[in-house]
Amino acid sequence: MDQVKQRLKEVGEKRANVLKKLVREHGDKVIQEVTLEQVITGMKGIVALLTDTSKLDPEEGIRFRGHSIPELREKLPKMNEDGEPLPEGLFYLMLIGELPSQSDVEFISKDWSRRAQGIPEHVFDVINGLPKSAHPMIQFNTAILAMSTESHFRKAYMEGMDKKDYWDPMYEGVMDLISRLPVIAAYIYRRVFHDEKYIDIDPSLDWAGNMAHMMGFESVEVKRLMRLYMVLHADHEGGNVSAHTTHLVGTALSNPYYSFAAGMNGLAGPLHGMANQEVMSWLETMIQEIGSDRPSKDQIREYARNTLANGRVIPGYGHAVLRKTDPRFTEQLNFANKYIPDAPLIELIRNIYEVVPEILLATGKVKNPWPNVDAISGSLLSSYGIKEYRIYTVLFGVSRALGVLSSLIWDRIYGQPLERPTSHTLEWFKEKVGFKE
Ligand SMILES: CC(=O)SCCNC(=O)CCNC(=O)[C@H](O)C(C)(C)COP(=O)(O)OP(=O)(O)OC[C@H]1O[C@@H](n2cnc3c(N)ncnc32)[C@H](O)[C@@H]1OP(=O)(O)O
Ligand SMILES: O=C([O-])CC(=O)C(=O)O
Repeated sequence: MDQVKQRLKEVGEKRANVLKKLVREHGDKVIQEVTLEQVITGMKGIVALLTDTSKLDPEEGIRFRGHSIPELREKLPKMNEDGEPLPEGLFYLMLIGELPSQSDVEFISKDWSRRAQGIPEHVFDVINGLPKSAHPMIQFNTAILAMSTESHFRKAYMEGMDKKDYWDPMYEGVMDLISRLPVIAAYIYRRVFHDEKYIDIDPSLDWAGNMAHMMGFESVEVKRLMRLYMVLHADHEGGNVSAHTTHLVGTALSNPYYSFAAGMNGLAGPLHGMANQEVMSWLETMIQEIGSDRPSKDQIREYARNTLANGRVIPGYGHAVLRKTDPRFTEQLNFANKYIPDAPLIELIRNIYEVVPEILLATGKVKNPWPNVDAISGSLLSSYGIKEYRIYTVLFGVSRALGVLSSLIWDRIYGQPLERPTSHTLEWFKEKVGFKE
């Protein structure tokens, strides 16, 4: 058994026993009251999931296994001192619950680059069967489903494996799947935007460095950006659309490919991960309409007000849980201010940040007027030369695999049962609260 799986087995057995005892001894305790409004407005604030990998605080933002993003940038292993933490280390932290050693990270890097070379040919045939004009998320999700022919989990289930051991083939499938996503994403990128001139994996590189390399970017700077991007988008507790969907589908004992593809279909929605692409279209139209790539603050104000007047949302702003600026936005802005302070798109993002929150506040209904992760990620990628913004949600998806698939392994360790909440008709809700029309 490899060193990561061995450690997972040890911590997994302990925590699964604790959960069993907790439910046995306290299963009947009331932990929350729920209002009618909460149910009808997207179940916001309703505690309904067990997720260990990360926790979101409305004011402070995300913490991965208790560590904030600035802490992680100090504590996680890096390639070199002024570089960004390696996503492999964040994966280890989310999966095991402990900070990794350099050797753990090196092990995962090597393991993933070995596993990445095992993608069957039919997966590329399936991608090639789609028109190049199909959105990259269509191609990405189709490829993920096509890879499920390789599922260890499905095979073990069919062979009658004891359910207490399900976590083991789930771990194998997850490691295969994560290792292969950069290859698939880069293949789609080169297919759609670079005349099918594909670039082979470099087994000496780390996971995110390889992603940049296979997309055609060899500079130290883009590799550093890719490591940051892959860390920042990895997880956002259990209730967001991509995480919750992956978990939900997994509770039917669907294999990791089915579960993750389902989550990615949710990420492809414009109110979730696709907002990173929406922001770029919004900026592009702004620049076109105003006729300058350096619009004034007054021009931005007017454009934003028009967006609202047309009944549309301002992409990259607002959040279902956060009530302050997303620290993932701040980290990217700090990165841009440090390395590319004069990039026109970054200047535009800084100006939008100064004027948009007050416009959203003035609506009187937006609960969070501050920017989220998507408000800047595309402008940062674009400023480094990754300008084809239809690929951005795919990059988000590659990163999101780290968190939601670690959680999927834990779902099987905990033996989480089928998720099946209750629904009611409008009549039931009316009667419940004594409503008269
Ligand atoms: C990685 C991520 O998923 S981060 C989020 C990415 N999505 C975006 O950036 C899209 C723009 N933002 C939004 O649409 C929302 O803020 C969401 C989807 C993120 C959160 O939605 P909710 O939790 O329902 O937000 P909230 O409770 O503040 O909504 C209240 C009202 O304000 C509106 N509102 C919220 N954010 C915005 C915005 N950025 N622009 C305009 N209106 C907004 C809502 O549409 C809603 O209007 P309604 O009552 O007429 O339906
Ligand atoms: O938490 C959410 O609902 C959305 C989000 O920011 C993410 O999933 O990264």
